Amino acid sequence: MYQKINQSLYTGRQSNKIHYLHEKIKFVDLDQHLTKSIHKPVFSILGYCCDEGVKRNKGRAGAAAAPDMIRKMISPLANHFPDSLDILDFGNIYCDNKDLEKIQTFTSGKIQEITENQIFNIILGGGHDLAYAHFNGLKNAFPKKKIGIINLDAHFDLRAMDEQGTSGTPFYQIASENPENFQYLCLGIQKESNHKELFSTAEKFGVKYLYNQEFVIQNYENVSRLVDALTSTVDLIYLSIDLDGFSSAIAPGVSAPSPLGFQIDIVVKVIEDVIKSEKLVACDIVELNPTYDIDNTTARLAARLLYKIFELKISQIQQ
Ligand SMILES: N=CN[C@@H](CCC(=O)O)C(=O)O
Ligand SMILES: [Mn+2]
Ligand SMILES: [Mn+2]
Repeated sequence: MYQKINQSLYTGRQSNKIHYLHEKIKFVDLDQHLTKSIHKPVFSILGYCCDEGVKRNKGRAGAAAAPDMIRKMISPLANHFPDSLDILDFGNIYCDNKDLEKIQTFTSGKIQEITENQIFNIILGGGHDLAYAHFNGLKNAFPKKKIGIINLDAHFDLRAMDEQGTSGTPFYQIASENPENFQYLCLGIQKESNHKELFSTAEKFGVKYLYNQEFVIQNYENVSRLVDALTSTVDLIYLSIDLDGFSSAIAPGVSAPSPLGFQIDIVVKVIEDVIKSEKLVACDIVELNPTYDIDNTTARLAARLLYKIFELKISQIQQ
């Protein structure tokens, strides 16, 4: 189910001066006891190579290949990160035998372990079923903390779970299992992509949301007010970025593209605000589907967002 990273994914110019991220990133076996490998502040990535949730949700398969494609796009980026900080790649978790529940439980355990080691980790999906695993890992790592969720997405992903979880059910699962502690803000909701019952479910669970046409830079003041309202009432924030919420002109490589999706500028502003709150403990970027990508546009976007988040978090640590 777990594999250490294949180093050949990371290629690019050789500077011998660590000018590029493929020269900076270190590969760590997640099966080793983590604290042995860690001597400095650490940021890391972990791949969730699973599209079983997307398949169960009747979507287009392919997200399992996303983490390695994002790594390829991270690889040649210029390294401006300090030597005093390590960036680790913990490798990939794979979904064997269509057993989504097993991979989610395994992933939660690994997230808990990474988080308890004070590592700031970004998980690369995979389908959005990752969110259920991610939240549970955080909940176990911080049992006494109130964890708020900010999801940038075209979809609520609040589909009722009939028998099995899918990529469309993660926040319903979280809400049902944590009725007293469900703080969920969803930005970029598209009316055309969420049926009426999903809006009723959102209301029932007290979900706060903005439509795609409201999630624009011209409306930044209101966006920022909603983000602040959430961050000020919780202890910690888990940020989930579903690439299918972006305009399909920007992010074509997803299972469910959004011609009227959001733009990059407002997403960057939200990332800045969330990091400024000093409560961001976890982040994932999900739903890339390399099969439908065009010149790796969506994978490159994922890589740049990851870079931006690391950069902002690091400058906060250094202040
Ligand atoms: N994680 C994605 N969830 C969406 C997919 C929509 C679609 O496939 O059209 C959802 O279930 O609503
Ligand atoms: Mn989603
Ligand atoms: Mn979505």
